[in-house]
Parts: sequence; structure tokens; C-alpha cells
Amino acid sequence: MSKKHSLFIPRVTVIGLGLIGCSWVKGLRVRGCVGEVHGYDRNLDSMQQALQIGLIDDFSTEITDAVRDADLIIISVPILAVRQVLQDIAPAIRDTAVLTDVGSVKGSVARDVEAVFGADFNRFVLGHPIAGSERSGVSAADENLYVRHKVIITPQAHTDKAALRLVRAAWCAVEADVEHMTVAHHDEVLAATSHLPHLLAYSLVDTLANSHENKEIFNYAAGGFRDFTRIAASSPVMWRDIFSANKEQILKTLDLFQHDLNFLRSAIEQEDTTTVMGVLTRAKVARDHFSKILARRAYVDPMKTASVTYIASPAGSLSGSFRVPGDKSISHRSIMLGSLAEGTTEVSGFLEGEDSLATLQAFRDMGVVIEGPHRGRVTIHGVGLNGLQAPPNALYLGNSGTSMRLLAGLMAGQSFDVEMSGDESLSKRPMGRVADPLKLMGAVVETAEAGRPPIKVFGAGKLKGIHYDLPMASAQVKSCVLLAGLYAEGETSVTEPAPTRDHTERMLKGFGYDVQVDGSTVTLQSGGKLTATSIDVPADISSAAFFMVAASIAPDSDITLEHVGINPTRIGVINILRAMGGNIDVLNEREVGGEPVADIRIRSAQLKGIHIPEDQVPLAIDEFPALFIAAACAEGETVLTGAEELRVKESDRIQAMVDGLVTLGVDARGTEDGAVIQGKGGQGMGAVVFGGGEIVTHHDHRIAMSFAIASVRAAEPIIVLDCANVATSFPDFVGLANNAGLQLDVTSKPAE
Ligand SMILES: O=C(O)C1=C[C@@H](OP(=O)(O)O)[C@@H](O)[C@H](O)C1
Ligand SMILES: C=C(OP(=O)(O)O)C(=O)O
Repeated sequence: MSKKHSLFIPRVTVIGLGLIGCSWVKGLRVRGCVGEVHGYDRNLDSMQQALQIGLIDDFSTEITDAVRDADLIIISVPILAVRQVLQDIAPAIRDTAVLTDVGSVKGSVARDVEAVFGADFNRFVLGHPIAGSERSGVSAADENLYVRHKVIITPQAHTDKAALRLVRAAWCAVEADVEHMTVAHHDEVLAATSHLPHLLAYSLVDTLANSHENKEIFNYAAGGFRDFTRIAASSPVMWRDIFSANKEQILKTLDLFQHDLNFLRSAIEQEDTTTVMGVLTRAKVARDHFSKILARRAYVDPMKTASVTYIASPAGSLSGSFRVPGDKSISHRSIMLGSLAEGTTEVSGFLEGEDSLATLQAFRDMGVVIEGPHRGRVTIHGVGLNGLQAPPNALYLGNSGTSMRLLAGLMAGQSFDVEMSGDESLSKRPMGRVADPLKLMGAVVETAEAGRPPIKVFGAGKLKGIHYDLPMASAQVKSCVLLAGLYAEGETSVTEPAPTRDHTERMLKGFGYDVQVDGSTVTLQSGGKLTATSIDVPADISSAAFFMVAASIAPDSDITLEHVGINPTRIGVINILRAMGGNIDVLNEREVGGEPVADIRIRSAQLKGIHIPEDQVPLAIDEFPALFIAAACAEGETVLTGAEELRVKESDRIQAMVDGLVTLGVDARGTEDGAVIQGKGGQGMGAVVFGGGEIVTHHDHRIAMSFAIASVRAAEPIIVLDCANVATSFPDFVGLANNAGLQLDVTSKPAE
């Protein structure tokens, strides 16, 4: 869509009437930003055609005539023709004229400008639009070719500011996104992202065309060949010029590529399928990530997620028997221990949520070959306790506190340095709680201000085993210390103030590592090894909790949640709901890979308010947002105490829940370590509890899902804002919820 622009350039000359230059002037013209446009091309036909379609107002067969009056001269010719053009126009240009180009290599053009005009010529602004099309020439000119496409300008130290402003404005006027880079950086980046792929495409087509079986090859060349070589149909002159003008950078990236190609070749020759899988899986992940960026059109910052809103309309009862996704805590640990094991670990039921995928990616970044996930199946080619490699960049752990805290412990035992960062929410969460014990063990750890991420762990020297009394009931801190203990001299033990989830201890045992548990103290020695195993990840009781509460509070509901993990350190939600009068049956109890599992049947029940026993708090720590909704639907008051940890989760969950409840008309207030909620369920199961309203989730997945389920007792729709992070722990929450009987609509728009 074109919009009017305040820029006005009286006279523009475009030299070289190809797609790139013509689209720019057409865009300027359509938007009313130019007075007259003059054209010059070596080809008379092109000039006549451009005149005919009104793209230019006149043309000259003498290049000097074309530029004589121009305020802005756009040079859009093949790179190696630039110097001659500059020499030809030098005697004729006005001494206020601004010049610019659109070439794919900037270093060579900078050298041409200097050679022709001298080192202090400051009115040439080097530019390069990253846009194009298979079509070419005057007739293909498109006034919207640059809309929201990147244009890179590479100003030099001496470039005149006013000239720079003019060229920038001329690109912005055609709605391009202008970025600045140095000349050298531009040529390095483009060599890798554009020049090398073109070189390879031309070379492959040439190789195959020369082969004896070329007929055969081209007859069946529909798939990969076609996709890979599309760009070999581009202009040979243009690319000959680029390959020569950016020779050094292209050769550098080609050498790197050849080295890696040889590596892959020898892996195939030696039938080293793990190495081959490593290359393929890493490449696939990178390409998938890139596709997502492309899908949002390359101009959107990939770190910013789309904004997703749930519109939760009043719904009836819940029914059905279904399985929620895999346990997040166990999924994280399966990747960690599987990576550090000797041999190949097979995981099924893995949670394909963003948090556990962040852990998976971190280990890929450290050189572990991991296949999948595919329908919850993951194959991890363990590298042994000392087989991790330094990652090429900082590990990005998104929204996931578990990833960062557990990894901190493991990283302290490595011989390399690692930096770990996360999203806005994770960047606010306390990491001092893991840095402190690690420092006691001799690790060198740095955090940002006030113990927040990013966190740097330096692979300095030897760790020593310690005994650590946990200052808070945290499984993440406990696990961090134990995992560091795998690398620490002697014995490491941790005593917890209250039982917290024990998946690390159980899984270490499952991998054959000796772990002693004595009351509230866990002890291990270094020097052992992990042996690969199979892991069946049960459904996550924390995800099941939303349906346990929803089915309890929605009238006439009866659901069964299949294969749910009921580890005794996780069943607080069942105990609390039962204490409130919930109708919950735990069926078919069994043990799968060291973790107890059951099917859980939940039927509607009139709940009553209680004072939640403090010993249940760590056992239900992630379920409180959902339990607050249950409390609002209960008869009488519910009091929560001893739950100050809720204030340092993905959001301050006490505040976020209380605020949301108040918005929906419930009398609730936060206390330092909990909340007091006046239940509105006294009118019976059929009565509504919540009014409509707009809920601020602070991008916290559990706040979002909790208010979504509140709709089963709402009078009006509940609008739940910023729900994108539900994907961290519960992909397809909406699909499962709607199947069970909720009425959730989703609206999504890309990030601003
Ligand atoms: O160890 C784990 O997998 C987790 C421990 C808990 O955190 P804390 O250790 O901070 O209580 C929990 O809230 C988190 O969702 C997962
Ligand atoms: C607190 C949670 O996770 P984490 O600490 O891993 O971000 C959660 O999932 O509720």
C-alpha cells in the first residue's frame, strides 16, 4: 500500500534501467517524492520502454547529459561497470549532486568512488537493497518491491550527513527498513548469505549438466534440484561481477564450507551415522527457525513473539478421557542426563514445549546429537559426563527457569565458559540462589545486577563437594547442586527444608548413578558414570491441574486424565482439591521408568474453602494459579500461607492471580506469603462466580491457562491477554480444552 511522503527530490537520474533501479524510482514517483526522472541505459530499447510506461520523463543517449541537472543519481549497473560509469559522469555532475548505488558488494564500489573522485569525496552513499525477483528489466518494475524489505546502507566516516539523510529518506519513502552496517561487515555477511549460495547453485547445475546422465537428471529434476538451483537462473554477468568484486570474502566462506563438506563426506564414507545425524538435525533446527522468521517476514525481530489473546466464553460441563502433554520437569532432565550418558537414550512422551525445547537446543549447541522430537520421541546420542563442547554463542533459555538453574550446576563442572540468557521474564528471576552454592563449591559464576540473568559460568578449575542446606524449598536449586556434584571432588549433599520434586534423584538412579537419600538429605559422589536408558515421560500433573480444577468447578463434569505422573512430591494439587471436597479418583496406579503413573478421574464437586496445609505448598507449587480459581468457586474462605516462592516464578503469581480475580469480581487479597480468597461458590454448582473482564497475564503461561478455565463459571467472556507463553509448557492447550468442553477462541497478531 503506498502512502504520501513529505520527501521531494526535484531531479533524479537512474543509470541502468533494471528491476532494482526502476522499482526504486517507480516507488518514489508513485508516492509523489520526485519531480523529474531522467534515465540512461546502454540499451536504447530499455530507455524507450521506460519512457513509454511513464517511469522516466526523458532519456539521453549521452550519459553526461543524463546526469547534468540531477540532485540524486542512482547507479544501478553490474558491479564491474560502476567504475566506468563514474569516470563517464564525473565531469558532468553538479557539485551538490548526491550519488548512490544498489550493488551487492560495497568494498569494490567504495574503491571505485575513491579512485575516480578522490578519498574525500563525501556525497556518494553506498547502499544495497535486499530485495529482488526472478523477473527483470523495466517491465518488471514494482513500486512496492521494497515495502518492509531491508536496505543496508554502509556509510563511511567521511560520508556527508545531508547526503546520507537524503538517500536514507529516499529508501524510507518507498517503505523499506533501512539498516546501517560497515562496508567490511556488509561484504562478509553477504558473502555467506547470498554470494556463496549463488556460487554453489551455479556450480551444481554446471556439474550435473556436464555429467553423462544429464538427460536423466534433468528429466527427474523436479524436487530438490529445482529448489536448490533456482537462483542459478540469475544474470551471469551480474554474478560474475559479484564473485570477482567480493573475491576475498567469498573465498573465505567457501573454504569454510569446503572444510565442513569434507567432514560430512568422510562421515558418510565411514558410515558414522551419528555425525551425519548431528549435521542434519542441527541444520534442520536452524532452517526451521529461519522459516519462522521468514514467515513473519524477515523484518520482524524473531525474539518478539506474536501477541496471542484468548477469548474464553462461558462454557458448560467437561467430559472425555484424554492425555495432557509430557511432564516438563522430567523432559528437561531426560535431555540433560541423556546427553551426559554413555550410549543412546530413547525418550518417549517428551514435552514439545518451548521450555524443554530450550534445554534440548542448549545441548545441541554443546555438540550433542539429538534426533527429534517427533511425536514426543527423542533419541539422544550421549557424549559422556565430559563430552560436552563449548557452545558457539550464549545459551538462550527463553522463559525457562528450570533450564537455567539446572544448567548452571552442570556448566560449573565443564572446562569451558558459558553465558546463559533468557527472555524478559527469566531475566528478572533470581539466580543468586544457584550462584551462591556453586561459588561455595569453588565455581566462578557471575550474574547481572541483583543476581539476575544473564549468568556466566567460567569453566575454571576443580569443584569441591559441599554439604548445602537449602535456604528455600526449591527442586531447581537442589538439582543444580547435585548436578554440579557429579563433577565435584568427593561428596556433595543437600538437605531441603521440605520435600520438593525428586525427579533428578530418581533419574540419576535410572541412569545407574548411585544416589543416597536419607530423610531430607540427598548425597552423591563424583566419579561415577551415567549409562544410557529409555525414558517414558508421563503426562504432566501441572498441566493436568487445569483440567482437574475445571472439571471440579464446572457442573456435571466427568473427565479422565490418562497416564499422569503422580510422583509423591508432585501430588499436592490432588491432596488440596480433595481437602476442599473435590471428587478425584486415582486409578490404575503403576510405575513407569521409576516414576509412579495413574489415570485420574475428576467429577464436579461443591468445593469448600480451607486453610491450605503448608506442607502441601512445595508439592503443588506450580498449581496455585489453578487452585486460586478453585478457591474462588468454593464456599467460604481459602487461605494460603508459606507460598512466598510464588512471587519469583514467571510472574509474581500471587499478585497476578489476585489482580485477575478482583477484575472478575472476586474478593481476594495478597499477603506476603500467600493470599486470602473469599469463595463465591455458596450459591451451588450452577451459579456463576466470575464476571467478564480483561486479564493481564504478565506473559505467564499458568496465569493465562488459569483464567481460561475460569470461564466455565463465568457470566461473560473473559479476555485473557498475552497467552503466547502457554506454548512453553502446554502446546495445544486450546485444542484439548475445547475438545473437553471449554469455549476458547484465539486471536493472534504479530509483534509490533
Ligand atoms: O525442578 C523443577 O523442574 C521445577 C521446580 C520448581 O521450581 P523451584 O525449584 O524454583 O521451586 C517448579 O516451580 C518448576 O516449574 C520446575
Ligand atoms: C515455574 C515454572 O517453570 P520454570 O521455573 O522452569 O520457568 C513453571 O512452569 O510454572
